[in-house]
Amino acid sequence: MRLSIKNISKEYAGGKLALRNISLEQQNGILGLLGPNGAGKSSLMRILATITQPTAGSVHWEGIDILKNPNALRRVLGYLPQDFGVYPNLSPQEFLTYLAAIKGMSGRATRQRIEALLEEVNLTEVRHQPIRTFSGGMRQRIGIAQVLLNDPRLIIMDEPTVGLDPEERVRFRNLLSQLSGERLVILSSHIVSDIETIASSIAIINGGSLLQHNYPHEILQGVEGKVYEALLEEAELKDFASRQQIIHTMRRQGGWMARYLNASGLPAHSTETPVRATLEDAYLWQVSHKAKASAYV
Ligand SMILES: Nc1ncnc2c1ncn2[C@@H]1O[C@H](COP(=O)(O)OP(=O)(O)OP(=O)(O)O)[C@@H](O)[C@H]1O
Repeated sequence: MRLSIKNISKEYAGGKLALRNISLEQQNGILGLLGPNGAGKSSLMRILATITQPTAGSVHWEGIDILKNPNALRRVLGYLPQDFGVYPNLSPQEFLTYLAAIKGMSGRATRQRIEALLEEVNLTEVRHQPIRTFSGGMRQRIGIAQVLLNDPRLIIMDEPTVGLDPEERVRFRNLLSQLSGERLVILSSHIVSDIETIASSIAIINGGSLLQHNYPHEILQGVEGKVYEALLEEAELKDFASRQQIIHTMRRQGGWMARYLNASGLPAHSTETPVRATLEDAYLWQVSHKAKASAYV
């Protein structure tokens, strides 16, 4: 499987530039699209799912230009949009049977497939209940099941973990890990922990631009040895924050524990302690501080 995105830009009516000259290549595996709200993740995914066209650039799937020949990709695509709608009066079983029919699937094998999928997303017990009685997380699980109906080669899921509780998230991650193999899975999130354990590569997007596309360990390497914590007094915090790239702060008795990036080689505070860098540090470094930080790195 091979997806090749070249110089994609998207400008919406009204002049909003949602994507700026994005290029990336991806083969089998799980690509995590990471970026804050409004970064352009959905815009990129809608283009890849052939729902919208870019303003400029090209997308090739297995060497085929999907902007000119979208059906080649649609046949092997499973897509979960962010605003996935379900028919409230249908049960999960009826809904999946209906979608399968639309995709031209029927018969015993399809019934077995639906049964197995309902089991995978933990909806077997409620498979005959109307969807209108379901929580957001349960509806999202139906959305995940419908993506997998036709055993797709390219799976695109826009914020699939929204509404899932911690247990469901783990289950979903396990399901995805089992799925990969001869497939390309693209999923977006603004939550690092949803992606870091399963993604074979991560693309960080902000303001419509691709900041980085790399293996998780390579992204992590960018901040390794630069993350510290220090205990600050209340009165120090404002001045410290103006000088340092703070990742986050936590209240402590009599002050604040600040986690920050320091690439200067000089201690930024008398209580400075090095800590192990995480992918979240690297992500926050990229999306919120890179421009400022690059001035002294
Ligand atoms: N149909 C549209 N018309 C005009 N502007 C749009 C349209 N769709 C998205 N945008 C704008 O394009 C930018 C990128 O939006 P997009 O939905 O792709 O981001 P995102 O990273 O998916 O964010 P979120 O997680 O909040 O959905 C935003 O500023 C958004 O307001």
